[in-house]
Amino acid sequence: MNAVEVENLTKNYRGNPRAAVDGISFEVRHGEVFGMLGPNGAGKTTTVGVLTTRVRPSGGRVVVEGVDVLREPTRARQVLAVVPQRTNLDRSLSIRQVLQCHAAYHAVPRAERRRRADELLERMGLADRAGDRTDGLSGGQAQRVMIARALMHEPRVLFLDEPSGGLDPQSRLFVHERVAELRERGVTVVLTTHQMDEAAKLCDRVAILDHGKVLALDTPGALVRELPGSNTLTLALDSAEGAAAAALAAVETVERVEELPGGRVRLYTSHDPGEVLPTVVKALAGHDLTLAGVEFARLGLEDVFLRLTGRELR
Ligand SMILES: Nc1ncnc2c1ncn2[C@@H]1O[C@H](COP(=O)(O)OP(=O)(O)OP(=O)(O)O)[C@@H](O)[C@H]1O
Repeated sequence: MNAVEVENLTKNYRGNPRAAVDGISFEVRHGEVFGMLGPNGAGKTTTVGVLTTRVRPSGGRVVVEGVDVLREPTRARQVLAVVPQRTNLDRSLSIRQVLQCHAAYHAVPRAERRRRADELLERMGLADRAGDRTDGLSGGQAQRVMIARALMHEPRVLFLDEPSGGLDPQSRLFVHERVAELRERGVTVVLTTHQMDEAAKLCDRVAILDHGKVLALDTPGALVRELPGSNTLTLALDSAEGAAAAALAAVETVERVEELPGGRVRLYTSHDPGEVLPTVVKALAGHDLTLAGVEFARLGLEDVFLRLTGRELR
């Protein structure tokens, strides 16, 4: 059994002829950090909404920790938790009260509520603010309170919607460390994000969604490796000469040549760039230019994302 199983999930909103989610299937394994990436309107929020009992699907089946979410939403809410993108804390309560009320709702006994609140306040760097009301918190602090609240009933799957949207680098790093810690503790984490570096850093596997469909699903490394020409060599040439680009394009191991400003040329290759370089140097011989520098790089998840979903604004 997986932590999350989604089978042929479909959602059509009334008045919207296009399916928000169009028959998707995927699994999230126990204990992994799973990322859902996609442009605005791709269907991520709707999918997470169904998984967390907040959106009624038009068709399909979703199971979280063995619980059929549509048939047993109350049981499902015991095994999962959601941290929304926007703050939804009760402004009249203190931080400690927020945590304890949430645990009381989930029928956690009183002494255990107190113990868990103390532990989570400490872990989330909120111990000295426990008595403060939530209406005066910064975005980063509110986010930490929402994560602590979500963990009060010890969910086995945690859904994080844009966990570091709008946070400063320190808060972002803090959230990343807590996600890594949850993974160590065996909690399954499903996160949606627009930040490719975050996904590449935190996620064991990612699904890239667009127009309600899963376009790709794999580890970030594998997705990048599958991209044709995923290694680049950027050559600094001391004089720009179109003929050089033509000569370089003829090199068998070079898949694409891109001319950049300032006499630089970028070569894309699926081969080891160290092996490609001697052939490149050879191809340049006979042209009236010298190679002033070479930079090796590897394409990233963002390149995979743009290749799959296009460059147009949504
Ligand atoms: N309540 C609703 N009524 C009608 N259409 C909706 C509703 N909610 C979402 N949609 C539509 O469903 C599609 C998927 O939206 P969804 O919010 O799931 O995408 P998303 O990937 O989460 O986008 P974002 O990154 O902007 O949060 C979009 O075309 C959106 O306009």
